[in-house]
Amino acid sequence: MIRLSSADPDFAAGFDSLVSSRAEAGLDVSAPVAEILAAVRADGDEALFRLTARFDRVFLTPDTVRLSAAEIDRACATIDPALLEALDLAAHRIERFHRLQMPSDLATADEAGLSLGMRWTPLDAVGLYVPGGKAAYPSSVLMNALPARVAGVSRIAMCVPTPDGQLDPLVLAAARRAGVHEIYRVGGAQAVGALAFGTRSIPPVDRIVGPGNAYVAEAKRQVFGHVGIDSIAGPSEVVVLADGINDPDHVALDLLAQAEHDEMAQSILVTNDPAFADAVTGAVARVLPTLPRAAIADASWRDHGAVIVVPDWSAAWPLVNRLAPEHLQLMLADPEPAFAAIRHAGAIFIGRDCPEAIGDYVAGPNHVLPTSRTARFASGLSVFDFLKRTTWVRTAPGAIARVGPAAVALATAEGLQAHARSVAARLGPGRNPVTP
Ligand SMILES: NC(=O)c1ccc[n+]([C@@H]2O[C@H](COP(=O)([O-])OP(=O)(O)OC[C@H]3O[C@@H](n4cnc5c(N)ncnc54)[C@H](O)[C@@H]3O)[C@@H](O)[C@H]2O)c1
Ligand SMILES: N[C@H](CO)Cc1c[nH]c[nH+]1
Ligand SMILES: [Zn+2]
Repeated sequence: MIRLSSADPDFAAGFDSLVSSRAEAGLDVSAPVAEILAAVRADGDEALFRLTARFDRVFLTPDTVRLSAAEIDRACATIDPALLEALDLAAHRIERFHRLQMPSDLATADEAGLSLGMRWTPLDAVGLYVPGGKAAYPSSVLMNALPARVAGVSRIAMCVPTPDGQLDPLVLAAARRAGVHEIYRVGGAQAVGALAFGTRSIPPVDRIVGPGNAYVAEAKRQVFGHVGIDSIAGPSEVVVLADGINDPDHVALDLLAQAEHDEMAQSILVTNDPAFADAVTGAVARVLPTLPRAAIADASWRDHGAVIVVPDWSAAWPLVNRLAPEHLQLMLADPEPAFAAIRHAGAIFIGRDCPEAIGDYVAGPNHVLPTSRTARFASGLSVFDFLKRTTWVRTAPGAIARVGPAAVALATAEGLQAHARSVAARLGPGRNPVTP
């Protein structure tokens, strides 16, 4: 963990290196991923099953690659009803929030006699990648599938790896609750390839969404263009802005909630109170060893954690805007100036009792958010990832005569005579300025 004070003369250099360390790090797996994708594209199921046997130690056939309704029933029956209730509460809240995001079509008629509009339609088929290599994420199933369902996607296919045949039943319950239509027990780059190119067992989709490890992220990058993808989610991040009135243990837990995700996760405290900074770092040291994922959280806090002391809050806003964190917590007596001034963050949590973890599960907005400073230009997953826009134009009789001559002039200036004549031909006798 590094500690910086914005009053120090070498602060700018220390902060710059904190910002630049967020550029996407990690393994270059482009060559093996290209090989996997080429194999799946050429050999379909045969390559998909061979690679699944190699990486997940699961031996599939066309009859077993897709989970049957009976298998899903059996798995769901093993789940504690209280847990199913929690899942249902989360699903209900996430679904309700995403319903509110649904945009309206636009239609207008102008003075020239043209009607203009834009309509939203859902994608036909989407593929959800649900990670399953090292941990299970039922909450991510809800966050990926519910916006697709709310948007009206007709076919939602999900791929999840089952290393050594293991699959968390709650992942299946979440998929069922969220309205996933097909579940395939395959993962990694080979699953992304199957969704993108299609195999005999897995029909292709139009867009692939969902987080995953370096192989999954690289595969999504490489199939982009053939299919659409959402953003590439990197390691988790949180910036907590907290004044000295907060409970240091609460802030320590908020920092560690991010750190326990991944050795590469980043948790940053920004405070105006040096004594509070000491109290939080002490609390982190005390709480950390009590966590089951202490080794991961410790590596994250040690290598990527930071505490920044600012002389006054207004000095913090530009720093946070440069960090553009995935998550931002505002634990301040008056959070409004920060809320107004900080524009680059994937999701903002306002209040002393509004931890980011509430947003991971039950608040309602999506937890798939831009990381690695991409909140400068990107947004979290939403219904918009599953919708597309089509604009339309309708001309009333005579309308083309009002705007057509300008189109003819511009087309002629561009040297595109067929364009000019296609408009001019409709302008009527005596109003056709283009000589055939
Ligand atoms: N941002 C979010 O919302 C969010 C949510 C959940 C998880 N995540 C992240 O997703 C990631 C999940 O990673 P994971 O590994 O647990 O599961 P994963 O499902 O992404 O990856 C497992 C697959 O990786 C492939 N693989 C593993 N080693 C390979 C190798 N050497 N060569 C080729 N392929 C190989 C295998 O096919 C395996 O099935 C984590 O980094 C986690 O933090 C992010
Ligand atoms: N915080 C993660 C996204 O950065 C999402 C998640 C899933 N489960 C718990 N948390
Ligand atoms: Zn989380």
